[in-house]
Amino acid sequence: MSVDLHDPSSPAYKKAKRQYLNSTRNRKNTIELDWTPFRAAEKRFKARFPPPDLSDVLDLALLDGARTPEVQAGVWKGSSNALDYRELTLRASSSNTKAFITPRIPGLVILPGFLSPGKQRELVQWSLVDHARHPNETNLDIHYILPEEGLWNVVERARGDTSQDVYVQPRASTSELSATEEPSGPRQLVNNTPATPDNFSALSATPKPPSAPSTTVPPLPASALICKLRWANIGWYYHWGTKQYDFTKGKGKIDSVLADVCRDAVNAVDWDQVYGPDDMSDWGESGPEWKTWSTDYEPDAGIVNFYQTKDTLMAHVDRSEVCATSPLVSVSLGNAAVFLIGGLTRDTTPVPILLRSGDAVIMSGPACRRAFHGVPRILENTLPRHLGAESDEPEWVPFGEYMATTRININVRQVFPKGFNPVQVGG
Ligand SMILES: O=C(O)CCC(=O)C(=O)O
Ligand SMILES: [Fe+2]
Repeated sequence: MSVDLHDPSSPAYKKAKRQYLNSTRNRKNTIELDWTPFRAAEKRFKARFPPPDLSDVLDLALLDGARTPEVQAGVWKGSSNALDYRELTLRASSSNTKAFITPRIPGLVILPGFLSPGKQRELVQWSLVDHARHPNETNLDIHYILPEEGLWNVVERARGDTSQDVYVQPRASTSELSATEEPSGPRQLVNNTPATPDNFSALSATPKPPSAPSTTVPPLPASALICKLRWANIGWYYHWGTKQYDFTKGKGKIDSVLADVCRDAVNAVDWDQVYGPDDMSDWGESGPEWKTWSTDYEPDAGIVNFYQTKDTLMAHVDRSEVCATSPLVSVSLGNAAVFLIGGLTRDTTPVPILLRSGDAVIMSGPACRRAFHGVPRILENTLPRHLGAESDEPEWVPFGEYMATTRININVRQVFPKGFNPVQVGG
């Protein structure tokens, strides 16, 4: 379908154009004047018709000949010189990893193709089979009583035998009075106070009541509910209502498979080259922490995001972490996406970057960790072959089918700065 949408003579293009003209007939053109530069960029990449032009989107996969088939198989393509960037010399010279920085966003490091196809498969499987299940919280736990063995595992069992598909029941009975209902759609925007070591005790003490389960969601077969999986929590529990971590629930385990990927990414980078002598960043009291990241970086929280091709993630800043500077490692799997990253407000025009399966991004330092960013577009039909259902390995087929319309992002943070003891401060 998206192939046709790039061809103005195709029936699909003409149909999309008619639908677009109908739906925008009464729209005022003046709205655009109110948009911040970030909002304008989001609108541009979200547009279904005409499909957005990606010629100013940085697409570093184009520098790697080995990825040409992957790029050509999907119709979406950015440009390798859309932005001023510099390649770093890496510390771990054994791998074929490359890393790039751009003066536009100090502290941002892009590692295109950081994960091998095998590692990508392993992380997709880990996300669905091992991670998106009890005791890790998912978006579905708020409203549904999920099977103990994990939703994906029930769906997989029912594939060969539909009698094994179970109806998952809502948490609230439909007769209960509706409390505050969570609106549908992607993640909600809550304006939260940025966490700091000084306000840690006060933020920890704010009540974090559980979200009210919806009283209107119907029971659904596991096989239908799996399409509504949007996120699964990693490590320290995150309370979406207040956008703060809930330390009273203790620390969830962070799997070594994932922690190792994050440490490898952070350790591959020679941070001296990222924060050279010209670094103007305000590192606060703790000073230039990057000097010790290779030994003391410790991922302890995060989220696995599951995007279906029409999902978006609005501009936001991840500011719930007490440590506002340590590296946040973000890994992309499956369909590609346009990632936008700008500055400390939405008034900075963001830089668009095309993230493909296997790419890793590190957001680090005071400027980048507090920069607005978001994902306005998942680029449909960009699943690389090695993740597709046309696989020689029958065990991969269910994953390949799910991934056909999915992008997974694993987003890992370090909540506390080095030497900060939450128990002492909080207790
Ligand atoms: O999906 C992505 O690439 C970014 C996700 C993100 O920004 C987040 O989870 O906070
Ligand atoms: Fe984020």
